[in-house]
Amino acid sequence: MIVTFTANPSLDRTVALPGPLERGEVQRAVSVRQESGGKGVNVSRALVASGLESVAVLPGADSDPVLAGLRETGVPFVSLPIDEPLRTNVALTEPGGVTTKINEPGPALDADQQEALIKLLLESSRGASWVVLAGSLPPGFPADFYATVARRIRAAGNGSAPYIAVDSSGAPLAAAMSGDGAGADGTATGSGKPDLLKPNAEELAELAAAAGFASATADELEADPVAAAAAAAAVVRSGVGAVLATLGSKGAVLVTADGAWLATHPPVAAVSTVGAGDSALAGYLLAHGRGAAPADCLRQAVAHGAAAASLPGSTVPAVHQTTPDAVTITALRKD
Ligand SMILES: Nc1ncnc2c1ncn2[C@@H]1O[C@H](COP(=O)(O)OP(=O)(O)O)[C@@H](O)[C@H]1O
Ligand SMILES: O=P(O)(O)OC[C@H]1O[C@](O)(COP(=O)(O)O)[C@@H](O)[C@@H]1O
Repeated sequence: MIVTFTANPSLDRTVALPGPLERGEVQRAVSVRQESGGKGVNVSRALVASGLESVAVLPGADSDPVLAGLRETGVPFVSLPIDEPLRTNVALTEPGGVTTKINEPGPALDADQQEALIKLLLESSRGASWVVLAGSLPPGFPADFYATVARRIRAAGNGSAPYIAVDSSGAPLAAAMSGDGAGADGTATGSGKPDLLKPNAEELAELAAAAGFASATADELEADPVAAAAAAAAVVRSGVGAVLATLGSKGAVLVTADGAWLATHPPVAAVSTVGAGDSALAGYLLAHGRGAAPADCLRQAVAHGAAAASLPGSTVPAVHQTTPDAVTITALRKD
């Protein structure tokens, strides 16, 4: 069973535009879709769509539309009731798939609510194979929240803790990489370093800089998978188990302690890239759960990502909608 944790879920509204986005002008939408979202929520949605067992842990009032959406689509969840409504994130898609996302900060949660969420996650993740800590942190959260949660999951697991994956951005992502967070008793014991990080090109550039790797821009990393693998290798050398770096239409690289690989998919007609990264992570976990070798986990990640990009809104694909056989894998040097 794979447990996902989304501290800052969202109602994703995807507005399809008839042409390129025109700043400062009035444009009429062609269509609007609304889905329950947030990074961990999307990973759970994608896993459940393929028949896997997953539970999403998140805050939210019982009547919140995000929870209602999960109920409607049959995605199991455990929620911490809060008074404030969850946020709404808007994505504007242009013909051709160019996607502009506007993400709200989300409702602030105080220290008691943060602790209650951690307790809910610890209870829910007993016996899980993976715990996915994903997305931005709402206002009021310390940047080292994910590192703290990772330490506490491992402390509660008594040596048989689940693997931990993190997909975030900015300060929470950098702190997750360093693994420095408080343990259950407030002291920094045990490792908070994740088994898997899933940055996109921008996040990889931030991580590589924080790991002391020669600076590279997101565009440079996206255009050059060898440079992306070298940057990801610097992150792995810092003690992270593996890095799955997604590079938009250029595919993704996976770097572990044992090797580095690039996966590419033939071009797809992109419709909306919202949820493509989350679907890629779900594809990786799905293959990992089947006991696939690292390169084949990467293959399924890119197959899932490409399928998600070709679907509208934040629709996540089921495995039968993906084309892993179309993915090309190339072994890379990682140093
Ligand atoms: N325009 C696109 N065409 C084809 N595949 C895409 C496109 N955008 C994203 N993908 C797929 O989705 C994955 C994740 O996309 P990416 O943009 O890197 O992540 P994120 O959504 O986290 O920013 C990529 O590795 C790729 O497989
Ligand atoms: O928590 P953040 O970083 O604001 O991101 C949340 C947004 O990202 C998504 O999870 C989509 O993420 P990806 O496009 O990276 O897969 C949306 O569902 C959600 O609106």
